[in-house]
Amino acid sequence: MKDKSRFMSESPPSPGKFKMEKSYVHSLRSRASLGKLTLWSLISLGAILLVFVWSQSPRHPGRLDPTRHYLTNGYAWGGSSWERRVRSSARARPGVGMMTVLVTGAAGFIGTHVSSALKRRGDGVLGLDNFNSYYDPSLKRARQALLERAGVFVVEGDINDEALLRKLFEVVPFTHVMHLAAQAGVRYAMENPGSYVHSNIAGFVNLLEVCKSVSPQPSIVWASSSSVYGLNTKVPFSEKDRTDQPASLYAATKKAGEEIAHTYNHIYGLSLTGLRFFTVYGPWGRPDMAYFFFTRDILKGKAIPIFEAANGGTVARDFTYIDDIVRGCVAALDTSERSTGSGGKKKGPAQLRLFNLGNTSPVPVADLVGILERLLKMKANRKVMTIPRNGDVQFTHANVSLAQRKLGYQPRTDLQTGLKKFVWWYLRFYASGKKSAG
Ligand SMILES: O=C(O)[C@H]1O[C@H](OP(=O)(O)OP(=O)(O)OC[C@H]2O[C@@H](n3ccc(=O)[nH]c3=O)[C@H](O)[C@@H]2O)[C@H](O)[C@@H](O)[C@H]1O
Repeated sequence: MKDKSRFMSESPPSPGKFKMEKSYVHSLRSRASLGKLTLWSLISLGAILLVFVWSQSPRHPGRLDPTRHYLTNGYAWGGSSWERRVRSSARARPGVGMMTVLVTGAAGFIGTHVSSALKRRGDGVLGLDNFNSYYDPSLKRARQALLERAGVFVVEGDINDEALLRKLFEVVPFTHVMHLAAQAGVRYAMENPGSYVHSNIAGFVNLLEVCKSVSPQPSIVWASSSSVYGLNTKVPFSEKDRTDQPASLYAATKKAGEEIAHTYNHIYGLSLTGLRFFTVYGPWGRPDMAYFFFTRDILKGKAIPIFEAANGGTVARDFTYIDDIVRGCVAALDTSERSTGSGGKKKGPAQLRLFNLGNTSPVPVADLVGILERLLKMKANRKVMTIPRNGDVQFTHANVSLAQRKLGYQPRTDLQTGLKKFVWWYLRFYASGKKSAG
């Protein structure tokens, strides 16, 4: 039995040996060609799959869906399933939600927090963001994922894309726009001035053009900045103080935004509320801001440049915690009155407001570093230097009494408490080692 089985499996019997060998060789050949055939089939199947996946990609210009728009930078929007997502995200929870809000800059720091807060309480929210690479877009993608889990769809597109904005208003009659998309950062304005004009002026005007022409017109709340106080030395800064001495192009574009808002309110009856944010910080923050990259660099043992005024004076900021800012934004939306125009024509006077949203207690930058050292349990490698001529101002300090009266705004978080929450988030977010803070 043993021999027979060996024979059957390994060598042909001696009688009829030739015949047996031929069929054995034949069987080997057919096995080989079957193998080749399988291999080629797999290769062909793989190629077909690749072509299919590529053709379905939004970046593939030849995809045959005439209702979708393909832009050179790779965005795609439109089509029935896209519209369904837009509608569903913007639907307020029945019986609870009051507003249908388009949040521009939704994958940004403040945009993410405001979008989540609105969605949580039942309002309909649709995000819009161009995911530009001013800072690490993977952080924006992580915020987008957070929003997706909360039920907020973030449309990928630019506020300068008029056709997209019109489409969004055609699909959803937004009652409110929370306009937070902007080119942020004071110092970067010297490197890339055009990006500030593009987003903060051209983009804002494009948005207002669309808002003024739709019916019903939405009410708009938008992000101005503490930087509009510029070289103003009267403290604390009040909304009544002069704002005609911007120290940076960033500040100048935000100030221009305030004047542009006035014009659209005056001519078209758009309800507009500008919020002057004071150095907002917290979890999911912006890596270009000092508290964020100081944390990263303290952990890396890198030098921390701490600015001081030319006369050795203290440089300080009215650092404001994100949760306080979110409450201010939501209150601004809740108290905003309806726009009065329709079809591009004003029907009566409309609301026009400006508010400081700050913390009301400035902290020297050196003290910020001290708090971070304690929280991180590491000494910073401090390099004190004279503030470069890069648009930074020496001091900010908000008077928030107007926001207190009209919005019920009351900042609750001191810098120590807020930074503790930021550091906790930072260490967890970057803990895996897979993500890098740059
Ligand atoms: O309120 C605003 O409207 C703006 O706030 C924020 O600007 P700033 O207040 O300038 O914040 P941020 O850069 O974090 O510098 C903080 C402090 O660190 C000092 N600073 C900065 C860098 C450095 O290397 N060293 C240093 O001492 C620096 O001199 C400053 O005193 C937003 O970025 C901006 O988009 C806008 O929203």
